[in-house]
Amino acid sequence: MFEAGIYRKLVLVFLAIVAVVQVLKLYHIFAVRSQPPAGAIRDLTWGDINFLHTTDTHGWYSGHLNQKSYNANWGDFISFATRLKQIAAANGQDLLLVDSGDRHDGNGLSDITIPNGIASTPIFIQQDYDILTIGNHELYVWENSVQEYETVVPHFKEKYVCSNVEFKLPNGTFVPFGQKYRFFQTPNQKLNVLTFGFLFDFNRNNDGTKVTSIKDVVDNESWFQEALESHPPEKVDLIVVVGHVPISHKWPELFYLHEKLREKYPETKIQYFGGHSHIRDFTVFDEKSTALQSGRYCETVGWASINMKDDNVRNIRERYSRSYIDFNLNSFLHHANFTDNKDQFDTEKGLEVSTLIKKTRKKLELNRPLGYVNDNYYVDYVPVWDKKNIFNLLTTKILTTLQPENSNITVAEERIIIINTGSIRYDLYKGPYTIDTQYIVSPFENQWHKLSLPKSVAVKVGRKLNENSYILANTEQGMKQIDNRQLAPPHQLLMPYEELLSMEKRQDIFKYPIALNNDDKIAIESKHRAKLPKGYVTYDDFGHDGDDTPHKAVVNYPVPNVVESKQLNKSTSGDTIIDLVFYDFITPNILWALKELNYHITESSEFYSNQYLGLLMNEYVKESGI
Ligand SMILES: Nc1ccn([C@@H]2O[C@H](COP(=O)(O)O)[C@@H](O)[C@H]2O)c(=O)n1
Ligand SMILES: [Zn+2]
Ligand SMILES: [Zn+2]
Repeated sequence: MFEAGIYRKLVLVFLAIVAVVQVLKLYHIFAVRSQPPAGAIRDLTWGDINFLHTTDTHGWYSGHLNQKSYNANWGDFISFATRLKQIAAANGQDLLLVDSGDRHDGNGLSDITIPNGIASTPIFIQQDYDILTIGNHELYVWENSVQEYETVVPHFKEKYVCSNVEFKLPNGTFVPFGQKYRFFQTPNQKLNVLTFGFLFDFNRNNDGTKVTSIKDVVDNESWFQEALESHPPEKVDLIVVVGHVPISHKWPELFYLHEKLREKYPETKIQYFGGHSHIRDFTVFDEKSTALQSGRYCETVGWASINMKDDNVRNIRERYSRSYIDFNLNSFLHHANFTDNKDQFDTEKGLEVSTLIKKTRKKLELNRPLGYVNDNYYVDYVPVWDKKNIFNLLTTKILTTLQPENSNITVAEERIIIINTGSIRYDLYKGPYTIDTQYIVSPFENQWHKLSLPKSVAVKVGRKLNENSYILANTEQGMKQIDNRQLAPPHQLLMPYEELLSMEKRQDIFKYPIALNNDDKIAIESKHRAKLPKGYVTYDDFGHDGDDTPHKAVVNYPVPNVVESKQLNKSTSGDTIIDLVFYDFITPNILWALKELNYHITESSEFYSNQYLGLLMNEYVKESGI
């Protein structure tokens, strides 16, 4: 009896141990599985000279609060850059930080203040940039240009390089933002770098600023010729062009500049940095020149490196490298070699800036909920007609709530409201809707205008505007459609590098599918097995191994230039006069479309309402949730 009791107890203890071991095993398996797969992050390739590049940050300095892949904030980025500069110095290499502009419009932190940027600019300038330039979002509104001229330029001094945009002083003279060009030596290797900064041919700038096209500068401005003359090739190791210009092969501006630079510098290495079209991209200009574009909204830190030595024995892939670093702490720790001592990663300044961000967000009450979003609404992960598409939500539910505010106009029974899709900047995610959300989705405080038009004409305007691959030359709208490599399925883009070097053949990448080789198939299959996070899978001139974190590709559906909310009565005739309502920002496009449709308007558009999209969304979410 006694013995049997002990025996039973021993069995029970044994079973308990087995159970605990099993639980621990399961826990271990779970823990391991919930980590990114081992070796998931692709290492950076260092060269003699290395660059970290940002562009189109649009005020996202708090990081993406509800997206793990982009969870680092500006303070983390400052620590990261400092750690990489330390690595560079220790190895006798150089690391330069570059920014390509567009620092406003897209986030509560930058846009809730009047003027916008007052709270976010002091945060942005804490990063120790070596070269930076201006974007179009620093030029829409006069107050933003003043801020750039009076705060950002004096802070960075000669590091602010701007070759084709000028600021009007009170006495009427135009002066450059910063310097038109800069010649300097890198800190560690004393390499001689000649730098220019260019904005694309932008014409919606405020009257207190002037933009000269790249072509005009290169062809006609004497300072540019003099800059080249006074820096002969033998005295220049590297030319760096920081641009708020897309680097795509289909965007001619930088290629025009490149042709002119090559006339004077046939052998010099030239590195371009681009922006504006919000994509990850890397372009080979020629054997000794490449361009990097680093996405948008603090989702990406771009990396480029160049080997300056042994020039004749290296091919271009050995000379240049590029990476797109996901803007998250995991990636930063990995590349800075701090994964095993995370608690030592932050620098004092990095921590200070993180604290400043927290305090600023609190002061601005950016986290205060206004309502609740019950589902995700996407810009392009689903087609525009899908009920989870944000344009569908806006055109069917939110734009219908727009009320005219001008009592001096006649309001028709029927109307079409047109919005430029570029005015919607980001997905709307399930969860609390805060004032931050408003600026993230639609930051622009544009006015609504209206034209009275026969219905038969009004219904054709949207279609006309969408006929073009991008809205015509009189705005800068719609660049994203120009470069669709980011959207291409994997099988379209593998091509031996030699073939990429010929411009004619380069076009083939986009025209003809190319068979995957076995290694790629295996890589893609194993990615699927590993349940990778969804995100960017970038196809560029070097292939598709640039993203530091392998992602499961998301499908991006085409987005038209404009979408419409049609509030029409089927039984009225085409001659019925209706209201065509649109953002004043796209007035030139509307007028262009009407001209194309051979409709001559006799009156100019009238003010309709100040209730811009952000306000309409706020009201809607407060009333009923989305
Ligand atoms: N008042 C405004 C200003 C701009 N937009 C939209 O933004 C686009 C430009 O943004 P980037 O970041 O690409 O420079 C522009 O094409 C417009 O679509 C707007 O809607 N209202
Ligand atoms: Zn931008
Ligand atoms: Zn831009």
